[in-house]
Amino acid sequence: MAAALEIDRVSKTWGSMRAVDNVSLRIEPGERVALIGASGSGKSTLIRIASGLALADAASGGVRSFGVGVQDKGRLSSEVRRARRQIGLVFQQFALVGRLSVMTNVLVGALGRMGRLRGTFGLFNDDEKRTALAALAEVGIAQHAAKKARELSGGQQQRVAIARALVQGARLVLADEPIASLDPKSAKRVMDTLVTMSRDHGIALVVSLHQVDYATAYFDRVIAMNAGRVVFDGPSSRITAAFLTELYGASAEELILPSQFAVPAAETLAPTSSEPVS
Ligand SMILES: Nc1ncnc2c1ncn2[C@@H]1O[C@H](COP(=O)(O)OP(=O)(O)OP(=O)(O)O)[C@@H](O)[C@H]1O
Repeated sequence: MAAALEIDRVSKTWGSMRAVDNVSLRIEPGERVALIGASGSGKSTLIRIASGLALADAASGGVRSFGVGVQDKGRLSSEVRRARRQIGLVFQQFALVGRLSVMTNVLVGALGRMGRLRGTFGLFNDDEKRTALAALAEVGIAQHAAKKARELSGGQQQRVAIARALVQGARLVLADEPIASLDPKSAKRVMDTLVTMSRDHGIALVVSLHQVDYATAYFDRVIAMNAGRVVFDGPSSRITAAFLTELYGASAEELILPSQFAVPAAETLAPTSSEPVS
């Protein structure tokens, strides 16, 4: 079976700076992976390359998602639109249209499947509206559907972005530091929502995180980056404070919270839903 994400010998250079340095990795369908690393280690750049938002260097190999090309040798693939349709994105800065309703922001996820005319005028049909409401209910904010997106808290806005990925019918969600701007309670709620979404719908999930304690609490597999390279790819059980210090030296401090991996794990996950929304 084709990988949810296959990155093959990808590098990205800005001037003399190698932001991503010959990275190869494979994420299986339905797999959940944390991408950790100190600030500037290349996590965001790798996620942007994986989704086709940034081009890798011409000397790179390629990126494919479920067998569909995203980019190859520093050029977007001719099938990138099809690849993007199955990749949902969640960013640190929410990336919603604040003046539009929560419902409309979620319906944006359906645009990729709509004809040009209906899409241009935002003429969503009843089926699409029902799907959007079901997705909002699933992430626990259906009661806010009519509010403007900017009226929601950061954590709620992040859950709107997750609902949008559900409506999109994403098979792979890439979340770039989705909890970096949130207080601990909202951060935990967003992580619960992401993991529940992935588990209930079989969606592969890659989440970049500064906070290693969240990585070990929520993920079985961790990929660690340092200076653009993958320095570890393996079970999260190996990620201890001592191991991080071995990997990162003094900059490990940035990744280790005083809580020392104390985030409560699976038993506090949100209740599961057996009803796929798309
Ligand atoms: N558009 C850009 N132009 C020039 N340099 C860039 C650009 N984007 C990123 N970089 C550099 O590439 C390196 C990797 O940055 P990147 O944002 O991918 O790291 P990160 O691990 O996501 O960091 P953070 O956790 O702070 O978001 C950094 O040194 C950064 O300054």
